Amino acid sequence: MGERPDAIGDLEDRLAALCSAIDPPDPVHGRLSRVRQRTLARPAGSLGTLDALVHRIAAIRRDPAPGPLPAVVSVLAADHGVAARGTSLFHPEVTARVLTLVAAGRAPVNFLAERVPARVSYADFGLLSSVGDQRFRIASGTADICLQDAMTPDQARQAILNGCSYVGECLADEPLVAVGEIGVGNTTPTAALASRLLGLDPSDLVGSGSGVDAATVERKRHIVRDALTRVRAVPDDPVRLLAALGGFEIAGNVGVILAAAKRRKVVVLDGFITAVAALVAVRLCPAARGYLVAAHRSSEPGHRVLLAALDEPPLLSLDMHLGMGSGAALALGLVNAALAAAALTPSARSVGLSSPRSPVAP
Ligand SMILES: Cc1cc2ncn([C@H]3O[C@H](COP(=O)(O)O)[C@@H](O)[C@H]3O)c2cc1C
Ligand SMILES: O=C(O)c1cccnc1
Repeated sequence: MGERPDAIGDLEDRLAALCSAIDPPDPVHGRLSRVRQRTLARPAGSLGTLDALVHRIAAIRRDPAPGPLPAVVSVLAADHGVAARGTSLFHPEVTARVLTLVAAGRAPVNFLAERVPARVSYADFGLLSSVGDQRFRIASGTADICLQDAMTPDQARQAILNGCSYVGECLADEPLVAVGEIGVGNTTPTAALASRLLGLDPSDLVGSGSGVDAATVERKRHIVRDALTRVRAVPDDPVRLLAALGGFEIAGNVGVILAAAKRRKVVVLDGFITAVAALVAVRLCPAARGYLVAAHRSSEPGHRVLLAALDEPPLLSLDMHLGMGSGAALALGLVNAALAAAALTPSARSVGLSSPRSPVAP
């Protein structure tokens, strides 16, 4: 059933209610998964990092052997005022065109998801020219973060709550959710927001994004510094900073992450832009952290920094920098393969394997 957080209370109360409804994953089920694995017809832990992931998912799902999970790739889209400064390889109107391609099932993410298989869901959270369903849209792009706040704090809260409604209305059926985004220019606000949230120099967080040249990267650094100078007096509050420096798809993904955690879904993060949404979500609700899985480390330098801050090692490192949920879509296959091997491998006893030899004393 859909959640309509706009039905009761004010925005702040509704956001607080969402956060307080999130419980951390249950470690008992993680331990049960570990114990169960020792009985299987393979050495315990032999799938390495994937086995550790399986135990985490057992704790998330409150199920010692969840098996492969129905999966969906979500792509939220919005435009960014700062992109008018030429910070991206493409013009802002390209965002809507790329989302239209996703809607038509012909974008790279659709083909990656098809192989998993996973369904693809998408929503316009604030494009300059609207695409498809308008239920979750906040406005026609954000303001230029060098000149003014990207959005008001209430718009940021509304975008988070719309992300929550979107989970209820469009992602309710799948327990495995890949979180993606499209927004021409969005690596610039992401670098600014990450820099301010982590108290780090922006130089290490600005990269070539969609593939801009070295001169444009240098210009992006100046733009991020200007934006950070402008917001000096904004307090260290995640929602205020999200409003000052973020984007509608970033705020929407904060809501997607929180609502997915509330529903005990596995949240597979894509790249740099979804990682900053995860950092905001965790600052708002530390219990949400246990639901996050980092699909990959993109080639954007700030992504490494954000993953370290989230303490979430990536499953893959393929120098990808495509965004639109593509890295997360790719990782879903890996996650479900690991869950299948964990749940479906027979027990050692049932196939006549003796228990492992005790280690031989040296
Ligand atoms: C055609 C096109 C399709 C994309 N799909 C995802 N991104 C990725 O690149 C954008 C961020 O990089 P920047 O800050 O340099 O614009 C986001 O839309 C992201 O999802 C794309 C970028 C482009 C140009
Ligand atoms: O890290 C990402 O997801 C990324 C990097 C570059 C461009 N778009 C997205």
